[in-house]
Amino acid sequence: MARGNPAPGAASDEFEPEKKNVKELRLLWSFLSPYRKSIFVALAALIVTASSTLAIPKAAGRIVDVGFSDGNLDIINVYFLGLLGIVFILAVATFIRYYAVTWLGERVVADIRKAVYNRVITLSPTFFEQNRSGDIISRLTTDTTVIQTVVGSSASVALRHILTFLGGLIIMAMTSPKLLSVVLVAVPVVVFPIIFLGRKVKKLSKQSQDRIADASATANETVGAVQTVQSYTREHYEQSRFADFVENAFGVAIKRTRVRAWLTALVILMVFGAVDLVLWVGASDVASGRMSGGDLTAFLIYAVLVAGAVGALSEVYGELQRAAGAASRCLEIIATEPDIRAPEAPVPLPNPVQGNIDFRHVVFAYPSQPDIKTLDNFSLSVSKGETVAVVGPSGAGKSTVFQLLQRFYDPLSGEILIDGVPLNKADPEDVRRQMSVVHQESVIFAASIEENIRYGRIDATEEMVREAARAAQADEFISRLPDGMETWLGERGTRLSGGQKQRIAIARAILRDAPVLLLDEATSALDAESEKLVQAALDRLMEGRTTLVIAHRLATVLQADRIVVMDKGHIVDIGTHQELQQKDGLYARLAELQFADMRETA
Ligand SMILES: Nc1ncnc2c1ncn2[C@@H]1O[C@H](COP(=O)(O)OP(=O)(O)OP(=O)(O)O)[C@@H](O)[C@H]1O
Repeated sequence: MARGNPAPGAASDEFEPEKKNVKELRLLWSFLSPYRKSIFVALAALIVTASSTLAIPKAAGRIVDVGFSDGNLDIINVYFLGLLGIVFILAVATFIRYYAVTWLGERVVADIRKAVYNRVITLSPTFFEQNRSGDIISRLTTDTTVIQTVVGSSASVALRHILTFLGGLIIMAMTSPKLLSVVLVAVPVVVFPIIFLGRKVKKLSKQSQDRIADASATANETVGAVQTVQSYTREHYEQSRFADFVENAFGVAIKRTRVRAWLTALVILMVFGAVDLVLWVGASDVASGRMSGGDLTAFLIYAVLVAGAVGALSEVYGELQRAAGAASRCLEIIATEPDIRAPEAPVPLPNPVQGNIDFRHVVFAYPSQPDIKTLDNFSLSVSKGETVAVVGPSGAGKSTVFQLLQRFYDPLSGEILIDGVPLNKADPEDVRRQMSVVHQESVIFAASIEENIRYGRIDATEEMVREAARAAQADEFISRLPDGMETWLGERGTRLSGGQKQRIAIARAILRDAPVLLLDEATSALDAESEKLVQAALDRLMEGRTTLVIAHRLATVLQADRIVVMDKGHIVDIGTHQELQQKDGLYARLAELQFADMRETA
């Protein structure tokens, strides 16, 4: 099958977070809103911590003015005890705030991960042609982690600093309006560069995430096909390709870091410069008796708190923006509707389904190549229980017929019916439930043999799984494995031979027990013994089912009730092996080439 190969970062570049800001917030809110109680607890704790923090300088100022000047030990004791009380409240509230906020972050991200995965797993093949799997996975991992940081910490840090900032300003105004006016002149000077550089950080963060996604997508692909890479001795090529991606990511990350470093340095310079100015003016006021030493002390601590809050806000601002980008990437997946959906009122398939299949004048082009008609006026009726072998040169459209029958795509025109019900009127799940598919490359999951077979039918009893393995001629080799059915198969079943994998896949299809069987015969040659076992397993699988088989073996075409010969999306001939062989057309030529075992058997 042809695969799209989008340019690096292409998939995610389409979605500019700037334009989706409002939606992004809505997305997060829809995930936060079920946890209103926790939000309330976190907010309450946050307000308590901010107020206690703000009370400390005031108390310190009072100690300076009252305690020191009178030299009264009792007053000192009361104030310090009071201070201890405030610190205690601060500690308890901080505990609650930290716990509640982190819990929220973890909870929301768990929910977002599930929502993204739940959507991804239902999307149509077109989506996966347009988005690389590495990019999709990075939304599940990297992007959700960024969101977690924000919900589970940055947002509360930001809120805490905003409260400190506002509360601090109010108390400062009450303490010394003159000194505050000095501070206020400094604020815009501090804030504008923050906003400007903050925007730049956001843009670079998005780019940086995309570049990392490029690198991991490449690694994902090549590690998955490491043997092919090594067979073609392309290690150096892949190394340098990967290095390019990584260096690219590094370059963008460093650019981002540079801007952030500027941002932080600028904030420090502005804020502490302003504090210095305030101290200067304040010290003159105390010296001339216009202000008490305690008030200046308190004011200064507030100024430091407010300055710290502004500085921290600028740090967090970048993070919030990064999360906005991440949220939009997650939202984008959650909002993607599968191309293939059940109609509002799906027509139920008969119960039980007989397995009559009808292709009527089907015209189809893949969405990525709308001008090329992969199937052109394709008509074929297959009756219940019939075995039809489909043969044709590579690219004739054989696999496409299977794709359409499982309704992974809809035809441009014409229709496909199962037991008289048009596929697009039925629920795709209902349609697919009637089919067992055995792929050319057996799909083996990193799980036990038992679980791999059970994938065909999750609720099967142990006995049913064993029976399916027996019917698929797999029981013997399984019993020879050290852990039998419980044997753990590595990723992609690398521990099994080709024939063994095929028999596991066949056992899975047998267990599924669907009325329609779609079989894409493996082209890879097996040794005679395995071939015999696989054939016996297939015979058992085809029994009593409507079978469409993309045939690569002579035994299969000989057994088929009819052979459909396809070329360039058309049916060019239909008949039995003998009939077609005599015509000396495309089939005879194909048979000569494809069925290597022909001369020996026929
Ligand atoms: N997802 C896709 N997007 C775009 N074009 C595709 C896609 N899958 C297949 N095609 C194209 O459609 C045509 C038919 O492909 P199909 O896989 O059905 O052929 P086939 O007869 O099964 O070939 P083979 O025996 O090599 O598997 C080919 O030209 C192929 O390049």
